[in-house]
Amino acid sequence: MKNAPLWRRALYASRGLRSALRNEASFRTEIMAVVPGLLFLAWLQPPLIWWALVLVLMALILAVELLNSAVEALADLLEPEFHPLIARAKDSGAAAVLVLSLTAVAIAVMLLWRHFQGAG
Ligand SMILES: Nc1ncnc2c1ncn2[C@@H]1O[C@H](COP(=O)(O)OP(=O)(O)OP(=O)(O)O)[C@@H](O)[C@H]1O
Repeated sequence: MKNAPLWRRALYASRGLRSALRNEASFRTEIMAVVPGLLFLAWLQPPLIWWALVLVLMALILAVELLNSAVEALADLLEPEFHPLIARAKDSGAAAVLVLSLTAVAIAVMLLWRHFQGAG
């Protein structure tokens, strides 16, 4: 339904989250990676700006994974057989998640570096 009330749109969104948790192994893995990520931050106790940076990055990874799942679902509906353009679409979605994940690793290394250097 177009322009549904806020509560109904929130319902649709929560359905999207439940569907991703049920059907997408990558999304479940990323959700599980959030817990050690937050424990890592709690251990390092960095300034607030680092918390904000890591939280934004975590949210970005999850959001891009959800969009990637949407692209995959549409691609599967459009062309269940092998097609090079579907391969390109799905590979590009996966690459978007990879770029963010590599950035998360780089930020974790920078945080550790800062911790052992004892500087902000
Ligand atoms: N219909 C298709 N045509 C061509 N290549 C495809 C097709 N379906 C899948 N592929 C290839 O297989 C790869 C994995 O596709 P799949 O749909 O299994 O994604 P996935 O493993 O669920 O990805 P993610 O882990 O990001 O959710 C794609 O990146 C693509 O290279």
